Order: sequence, then C-alpha cells, then structure tokens
Amino acid sequence: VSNVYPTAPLRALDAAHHLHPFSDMKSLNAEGSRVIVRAKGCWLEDSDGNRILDGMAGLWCVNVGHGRPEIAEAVAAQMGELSYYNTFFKTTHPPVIKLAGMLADLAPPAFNHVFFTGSGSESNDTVMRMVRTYWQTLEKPEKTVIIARKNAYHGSTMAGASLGGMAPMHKQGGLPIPGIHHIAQPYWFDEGGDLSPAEFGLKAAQELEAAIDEIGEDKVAAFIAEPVQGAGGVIIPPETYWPEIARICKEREILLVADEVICGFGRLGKWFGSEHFGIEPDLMPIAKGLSSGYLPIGGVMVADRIADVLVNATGDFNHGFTYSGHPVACAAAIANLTILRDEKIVERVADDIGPYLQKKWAALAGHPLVGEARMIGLMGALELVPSSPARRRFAGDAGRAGTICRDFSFRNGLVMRAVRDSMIISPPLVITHAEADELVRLTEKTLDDTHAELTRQGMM
Ligand SMILES: Cc1ncc(COP(=O)(O)O)c(CNc2cccc(C(=O)O)c2)c1O
Repeated sequence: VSNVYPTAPLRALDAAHHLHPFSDMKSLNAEGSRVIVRAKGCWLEDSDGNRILDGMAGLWCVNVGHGRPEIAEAVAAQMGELSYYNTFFKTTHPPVIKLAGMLADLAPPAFNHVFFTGSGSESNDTVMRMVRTYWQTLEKPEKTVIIARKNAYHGSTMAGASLGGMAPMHKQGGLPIPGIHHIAQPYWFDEGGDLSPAEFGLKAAQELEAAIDEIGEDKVAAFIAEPVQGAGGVIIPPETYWPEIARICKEREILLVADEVICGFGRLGKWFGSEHFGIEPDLMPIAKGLSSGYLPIGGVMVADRIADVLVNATGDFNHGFTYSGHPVACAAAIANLTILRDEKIVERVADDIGPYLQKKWAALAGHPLVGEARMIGLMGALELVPSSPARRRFAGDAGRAGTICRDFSFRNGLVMRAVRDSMIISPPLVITHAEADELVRLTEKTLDDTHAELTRQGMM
C-alpha cells in the first residue's frame, strides 16, 4: 500500500518552513502549494489523488519519464557500494569513469572530455572560469568578456544569473557581475517587426559582430547561447541565425558555448541540440536530461582544442565542487543514458513522436487565443494574443493571460509552463501518441477556458 499524504497538514508545514525557488511566498502560502507525491511515466499524482499529465517533464528534465525502476536499482546498488567519494587529489571511482566514457561516445567527435558539476548553474559558472583560464593559458589574459543574450537563461548562481539575460533576476542581487555583455535574442514574434524571420535572424546574429567590434575582439572570450532558449519562452531562432553566429565565431577569435542543459539528451531529436543546428561549439554545459532529474548532476563537455590546452598547459585548474562526479549521481546518469540509447528514444523524437506532436501542436494556431504555435523536437510554445493572428500583446501587465491559462491548465490536469503570455510544453520524450493526443485535448480545453475567462474580464 502506498503512503497516504494528508494535504492540509503538509501544506501548513510547507508554508511554515520551506522557502520555494522563484516564488512569491506570501501568495503561495495563501493559496497553498500542490503536494506531488508520486509519478510514473508522463503522469504525476498529487496528495488529493489527482492525476496530472506532466507536460513539462518536471522542469524540462525528466526525459525518460518518471519512475523507471532501472535507475532506482542502479542508484541503490551504487549507494550500497560507494555512496560518496570525491574526485579531487588524484582519486577517481568506477561510476564517474564510466559516465565520462559514455558521454565521450555519445557526443560529437570533437568532444572527448567532461568536467562534472552538480547543476546547470554550476556548469555555467565552470564555463566562465574555464574560458577565461583557457585564454590566460594562451597568454591572452585580456580576453575575459562573455557575450550572451537578453532573455537567455543560464542558471541562478551569480555567474549563471549574470550570463542569463533576465531583468527580474538582475534586479535582485546587483547583477550582472562585470565582464558580461548582452545582445538581442532571436525572438521574431516579439521583436521581428516588419522583417521576415530570415532577415531578422541575420540582424539578431549580426549584433554579435557589432558587440565584438564595440568591446574589442582582444577583450572577448566567448559567446554563450542556448540552441533554443527554453525558459525564455521556447525561442526557436530563424533558420538564418545559427549559420551566421557560427560564421562570426569562426572568423573572430572567440569561443562558442552552446548551453545544452535543456536542448541536450534528445530534446530536439539529437543527442545535443547543437547537432540539430549544425553548430560546432567549443564547450557544452549539460545537466537536466543527463540524469532525467533523478539525481542532481551537471557537467561541461569540452572540445579537444580546449581540453588540450587545459590538460597540457594550464597546470592546476583551481575549480571544482564537492559533488563533482558524485558516484551515485553518476550511476543514475549511466542508467538514464543507457535507457535513452538502448530504447532509441532520441531517434524516436526525431522520426516519430516529434513530428506527430508538432503537427497537432501547429493546428492549435487555429484557436482564437493563439497568435503563433511553434515546436521543435519536443519543446513547444503557444503565443496568447487578444486578436489572433495579429502579433499584438494583451493590454495591461504582461503575463496576466499566461498566469490565468497556467492555472486552468493545472485544474484541467495538465502541467504547462507560462512564460509571460506564452504557454510552454516540454514533455517526457517517452510520451506516447495517445498521451500526446490527450495533451493536445487538455491544451484545447485550457485555451477555451482561458478565452472565456479573458472575455469575461474584458481582455479579449
Ligand atoms: C539553458 C539552461 N542553463 C542552465 C540552467 C540552470 O540549471 P540548474 O537549474 O540545474 O542550475 C537551466 C535551468 N532551467 C530552468 C531551471 C528551473 C526552472 C526553469 C523554468 O523554465 O521554470 C528552467 C537552463 O534551462
């Protein structure tokens, strides 16, 4: 018999003692948090027994679906053999060695080394110190500036949040830290104006060239970007964007960092999102789908031309974490990657379930509330507008429609993420055709409920 979790007392204790991430605690405590008690495949169950379709795979991370026993068994076995030892001071252990080898096999040929961390934020902090150390080793210590994008998300540590381009985060804590410069994001729906997507893609990319010239190539260390911005709202760049970025990085002596924390491990139908766009990065921060969220683990994939310098010339790279390469987290990641590989889940996103859901998702553009429906691999967005198909936003505070829609979604038994007035999905990669149909049905119902409510409130 599974445990019984009484909602009210749990909510009260949560409100009394637990500070949640990215939350307005006063309003959360007034409303009461939703207690998720178990999950299997694509489905969550809360303490009231409601089954909820996890359209967000947790936080973009549960790629193999919830509750795979193979991962739990691998974790229990490792926990019983070596529950912790570190990889500092000339020690290592079998799980971290095996995982590093698996990642080298699965990554593009140029990537044969990985530095392990405990999260995506720590991976981007590592990236910042790695690229600066690389240039220092090459006697170019002036090359320290990192260029990133507005509305990007690279984590919540001082460096991660500073590399990210989210103003509400920068306002808290005096961010960004020095040495980071943000350029435009390739968000055609909001910022493309009268330009075609192709023209806008080039324009957004050429801001990188302008920034390098403004700062001085001898001061710029790297450019960091998500192949597709996730938390920023599934910003799928126009076709012309990445080839132009790649050209600029090749012509100018700066490193290219592709943040694969969301786009990696099958989210776009390839092992790494960079491969979908033909990008050849120098570094790839990873986390999330690496372990499908079963245990916290992240890392940085390092291309040979960087690794060669770090290994053979830098000497001590004075950086790392207690849990870098944690043996039990590595065991979870190994079991997770084995499932992804052996069940051909990545190929199925590219060839089967991705196209299947993309087609149904695109049809949602016919809804009066939807200004644009876009999806790549298994991450999609709907732009909510007052008069479809105009690219015009709701009057009043941005995000109100999105919040109303997100609440209806949960009430209808589907988790969608609201980013301002866009609705996001990023389901487990193992979602079946039937579950994809159900996801679309629940989305349509949610859009209808939202449309009725916004009309009632005079917002339509
Ligand atoms: C591209 C990218 N890079 C780095 C991070 C940071 O990873 P950690 O959280 O493990 O430190 C992320 C994380 N992305 C993330 C994390 C939490 C919430 C949401 C959301 O969309 O609500 C997105 C991310 O999406």
